[in-house]
Amino acid sequence: MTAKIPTTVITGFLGAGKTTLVRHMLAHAPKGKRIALIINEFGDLGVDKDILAGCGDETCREEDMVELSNGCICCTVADEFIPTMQALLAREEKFDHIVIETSGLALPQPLIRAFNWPEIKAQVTIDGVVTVADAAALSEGRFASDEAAVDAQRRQDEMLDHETPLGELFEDQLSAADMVIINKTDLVDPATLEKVEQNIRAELRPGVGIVRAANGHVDITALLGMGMSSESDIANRPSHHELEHGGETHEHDDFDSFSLTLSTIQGKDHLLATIEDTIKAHDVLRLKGFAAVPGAAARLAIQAVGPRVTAYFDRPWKPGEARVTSLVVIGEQPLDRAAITQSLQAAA
Ligand SMILES: Nc1nc2c(ncn2[C@@H]2O[C@H](COP(=O)(O)OP(=O)(O)OP(=O)(O)O)[C@@H](O)[C@H]2O)c(=O)[nH]1
Repeated sequence: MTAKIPTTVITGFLGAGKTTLVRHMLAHAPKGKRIALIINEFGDLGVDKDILAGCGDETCREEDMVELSNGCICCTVADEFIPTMQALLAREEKFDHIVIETSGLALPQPLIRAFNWPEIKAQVTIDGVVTVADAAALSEGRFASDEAAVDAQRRQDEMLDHETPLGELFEDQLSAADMVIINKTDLVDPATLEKVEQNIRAELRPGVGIVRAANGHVDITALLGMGMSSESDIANRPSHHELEHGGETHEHDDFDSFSLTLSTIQGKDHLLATIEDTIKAHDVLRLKGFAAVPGAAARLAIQAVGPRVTAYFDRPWKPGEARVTSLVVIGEQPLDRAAITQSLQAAA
């Protein structure tokens, strides 16, 4: 019997730094190791795959990246994930490792369970589930699960009378973890970081490792080769949503996403200011995409996590490529698509 292919599942909330971590992993993977990458995005634009394919590293081979953008991986396990895995496994050239980046909205448990399907179990095992947490967001009280933090949040927000679905989702991602990476440590001071770590620790199964990182810079040898066989241990990784829905497929009722394209924009600064205003006015959780800045030979990659908007030119436009601005917007339901679209169109 041939050895099973180890698979690392990367989960973590919207904008926590999963793609950044994957990019670091690919850049630092041992030479000659062939890694397949399955990327699941919420929204239909393929931004993460594009960012990774634009990285220029030898390990970021476009043909080894598979994108699952038809909804969330945990809801499309049977229709999409299993066939995708089967197609990967049937390839002539064999992979040494598989990395799956789930969408920030995915519940990890159904995906982990899928590794017990006979077709998959025979050939693949989960090496480890890695959950990326955003130290900055957590320190601001978003998705904190301890009572004091929820109480503090309640006092600030009169509309909040129960734990938000986002908090539960985050707890599910923590309860599934074999390792947690507390990312964005550059954005918080040491005392705050300590508190964030304590809060996270309270949600974890005993023995789960915590690693602090900035920009996903972690020792790759600690990440690959954990040997956890997480699929054999699913009972110890409870999920709020699965418990509430009696194990039935959960619907992503709580979130919404859409994309829009602008054929022209006035300029970079104006666009970024427009995005910032739109996010603040409409409670957008996450916005990402690429912009065609007038006169620029490269496309502008845009990333917004909550109110923080960043942008950088990631690669030159390709000959014949449509130079348009395409953005994906993600937020809690109900997302006022018309108003958000109108607001972003002010950049045109
Ligand atoms: N300051 C700081 N920014 C970071 C760090 N890690 C990632 N970022 C930035 O945070 C933004 C989101 O990072 P991504 O890696 O795209 O996050 P993600 O988890 O893949 O996001 P989704 O795909 O939307 O779920 C980007 O602008 C990153 O450059 C970090 O450690 N520090």
